[in-house]
Amino acid sequence: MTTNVTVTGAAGQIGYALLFRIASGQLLGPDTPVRLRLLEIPQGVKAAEGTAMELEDCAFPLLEGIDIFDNPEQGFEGANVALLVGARPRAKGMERGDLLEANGGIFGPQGEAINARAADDVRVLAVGNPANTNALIAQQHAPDVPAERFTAMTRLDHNRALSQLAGKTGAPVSEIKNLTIWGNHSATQYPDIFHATVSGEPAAGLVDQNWLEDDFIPTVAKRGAAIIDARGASSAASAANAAIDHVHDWVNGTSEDSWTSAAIVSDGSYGVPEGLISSFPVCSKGGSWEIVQGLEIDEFSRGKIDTSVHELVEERDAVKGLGLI
Ligand SMILES: NC(=O)c1ccc[n+]([C@@H]2O[C@H](COP(=O)([O-])OP(=O)(O)OC[C@H]3O[C@@H](n4cnc5c(N)ncnc54)[C@H](O)[C@@H]3O)[C@@H](O)[C@H]2O)c1
Ligand SMILES: O=C(O)C[C@H](O)C(=O)O
Repeated sequence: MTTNVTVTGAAGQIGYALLFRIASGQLLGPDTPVRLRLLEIPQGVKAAEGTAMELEDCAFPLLEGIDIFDNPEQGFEGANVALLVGARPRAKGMERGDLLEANGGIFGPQGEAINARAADDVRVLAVGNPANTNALIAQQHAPDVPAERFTAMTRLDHNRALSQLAGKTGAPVSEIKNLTIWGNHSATQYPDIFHATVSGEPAAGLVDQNWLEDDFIPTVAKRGAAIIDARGASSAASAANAAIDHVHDWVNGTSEDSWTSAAIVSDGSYGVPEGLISSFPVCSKGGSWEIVQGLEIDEFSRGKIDTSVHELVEERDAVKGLGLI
C-alpha cells in the first residue's frame, strides 16, 4: 500500500538531502511506494517546486506522486509519516533553546492539523529545533493521536557517538552495540557508553574516564555547533540520514543485537517525568518504540541524565509560560 509521507520545510537544506532518499525507498524499504506531501511557507513553495521537478527527473520507481502545500491542514491530509523539519536553524553563537519561541509557534498549529487530518497510524518525527520540546508542543495539540506517535530526533547524536567511539577504539562502527543518548537534543545530552560493547568487550574498559569526560561527551554534545562553525550552516545530510534511520527502524524494527536512541514520550522510566519527550535506549518491535528496561545507572550517569532532563522540564515550563502548550 502507498505510504503518504509529509515533509515540512521541504525546500530547506535538510529537505534537499532527505527527499531523494525517501523517494528511493530508503525510508520505508524497497517494497513500499510513497507519495510525498511537501509543506512549506508561501515563500518556500517555488523552491519546493524546483525540488519536486528534480525528484520527477530521477524517475524513482517507488515515487507515486508529489504534492506541495503551504497550508498545514492540506499538508498533513492522510499522512502516515510526518517529518517535522521546517523551522529556523540556529546561527553561530545561539543555543537550540534560543529558538524556543521562534519555532514553538510553528508546532502547535501543525499538531492540530495532524490531529485533524493525518491517517490513524500517523508516526511523527520532530527534527526542527528545539526538537524534543517542539515534538511535545505538537503532541499536546493532537489529543486524538496516541502520544507515543510523537517522537524527536536524537539519532544524529547516537550516530555521532558511534563514530567517535569507533574512531577511538579502532573498531568498525558495526562492532559497537548498545550506546545510549539520554535526555535532550542539546548540549546537555548524555551519550552513555556504560552499557555499550565494542566487539563484545565492555566499551568503558577500553577508554579512560578522562577521554570520556573531556573529549567524548563534549564532542558529541557540541557537534552541532562545531558543524555550524565549520560549514557556516547547520548539519543537513547527516541530519537527513538520521531521520531516515529513525523512521526506518521505527517501521521495520531494530536489529536483535543492539538498541538505538530516540526521544519518545516518557512513561516515567529511569526517573524521567512522565509525558516529557526525552531520549532513551530504545528498541522497535511490531512498529512501536519500547524503552529498554532494567539498566543499572551509576552515580555519574544519574547526574548527567538528571541535568539534561531538568533542562527539558525547564523548556516545557517555558513553553507553558508562553502559552504554547
Ligand atoms: N534534531 C536534529 O538532530 C537536527 C539536526 C540538524 C538540524 N536540525 C534542525 O532542523 C531544522 C531545519 O534545518 P534546515 O537546515 O533544513 O533549515 P533551512 O533553513 O535550510 O530550512 C528550513 C525550511 O523550513 C521552512 N519553514 C519554516 N517555517 C515553516 C513552516 N511553518 N512550515 C513549513 N516549512 C517551514 C523554511 O521556509 C525553509 O525552507 C532547524 O530547526 C535545525 O536546527 C535538527
Ligand atoms: O546544532 C544545531 O543547531 C543543528 C542540529 O541540531 C545538530 O545537532 O547538528
